[in-house]
Amino acid sequence: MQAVHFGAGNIGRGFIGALLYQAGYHTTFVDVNDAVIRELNDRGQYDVVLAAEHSETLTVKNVSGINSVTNPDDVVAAIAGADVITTAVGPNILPAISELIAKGLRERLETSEQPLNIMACENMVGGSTVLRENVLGHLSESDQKACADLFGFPDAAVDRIVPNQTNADMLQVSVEPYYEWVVEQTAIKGVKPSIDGITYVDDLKPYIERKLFTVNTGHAVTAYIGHSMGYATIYEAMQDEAIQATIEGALQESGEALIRTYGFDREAHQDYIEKIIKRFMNPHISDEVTRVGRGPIRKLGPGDRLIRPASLYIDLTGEAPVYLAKTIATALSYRNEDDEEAVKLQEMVAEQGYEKALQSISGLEAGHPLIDAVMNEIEP
Ligand SMILES: NC(=O)C1=CN([C@@H]2O[C@H](COP(=O)(O)OP(=O)(O)OC[C@H]3O[C@@H](n4cnc5c(N)ncnc54)[C@H](O)[C@@H]3O)[C@@H](O)[C@H]2O)C=CC1
Ligand SMILES: O=P(O)(O)OC[C@H]1O[C@](O)(CO)[C@@H](O)[C@@H]1O
Repeated sequence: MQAVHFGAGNIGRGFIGALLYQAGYHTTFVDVNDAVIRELNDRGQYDVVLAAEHSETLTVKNVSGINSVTNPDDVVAAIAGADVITTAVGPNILPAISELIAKGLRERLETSEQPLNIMACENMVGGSTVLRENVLGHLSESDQKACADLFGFPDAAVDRIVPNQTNADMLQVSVEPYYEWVVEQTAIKGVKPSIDGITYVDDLKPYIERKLFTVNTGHAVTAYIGHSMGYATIYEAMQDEAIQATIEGALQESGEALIRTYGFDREAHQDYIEKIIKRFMNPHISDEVTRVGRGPIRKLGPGDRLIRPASLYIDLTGEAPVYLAKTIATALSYRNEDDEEAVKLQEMVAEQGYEKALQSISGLEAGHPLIDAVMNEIEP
């Protein structure tokens, strides 16, 4: 069985690639990083190390790579013959890979009648749906119709902390032992890919929002508040009791919004929160706050981990969140010269002021109670 995976980075190699191998697939990684692609082709395998007290190593075999910049035709051929396609490139990159995927699917229409599923494994709500819209935009009306019949784009939620890392072996990747991969089965075309570790569900929304507004919200709190207090890693920031209290407070607020929206059991949700906080404290992982805080404009977007739970909290309780507002205020001041979005954010703040910058990034209208709560944190 053949898998084509876009993005041979941390999640690509450390999570999706590992599960595809264990499910019996040969995985062709597609990436723009030539050094990684060469190494994958030279060695045909790499190691995934579990970051735990008793660490274990899984050697992922049956892998190869294609550089999509220098060999786009090979990517098209690989898609034409694939049994499943996955991506982990980052939400902002999905539009950039959509044209090549469209070409591959068009080629496939000429040579096969086999259904195919394309799963975007990104930290966002509706990632595969966004990819699908972008792919269809590159196809003629008749190809769009044929593609809609044969090709599924089931949305997915993926959860595994894989920090940035520099290892002597450039392909080796160290990952936390925990993982969760949930896929919306109602959008599958043909037979569901049989991959141990995937949980198929009918409605993904509660799963992706629970994950994004707990794991990623809590991580964003740690990253932005931790960075503002001078901590370099999530582990260091998590030792600070004031930060722990802010995370706990923010996750109670997002938890309230989630419980009231989806009817999650209160006790079970509290257990989920506690498990996640323990994961952030894993001493075997060194995760930079700048990785977790990367892309602050995306992270302050309307549907993302800070604005959406905070505005849901207001809608459902009638009160303004305290801890989420504090985190949004801190995120607005996030400075990192190596992060394009952080630079752009500070330019926006300098030109428009905090309030207008927040409005335009978050999509909240002027006078929204969340804007007031955040501004109250910035200028009490
Ligand atoms: N690292 C983590 O702990 C987690 C990450 N995610 C999500 O997974 C996705 C990937 O994240 P990471 O693996 O951490 O990032 P990463 O930066 O390690 O990997 C992204 C890979 O995509 C490649 N890429 C960039 N442009 C490309 C293009 N046009 N075509 C093909 N490949 C391209 C990069 O060269 C890189 O190898 C993101 O959406 C992230 O939110 C989700 C859960 C956990
Ligand atoms: O990958 P993003 O969306 O930039 O955000 C980083 C977040 O994603 C994760 O990598 C995995 O869920 C977390 O470690 C962190 O909360």
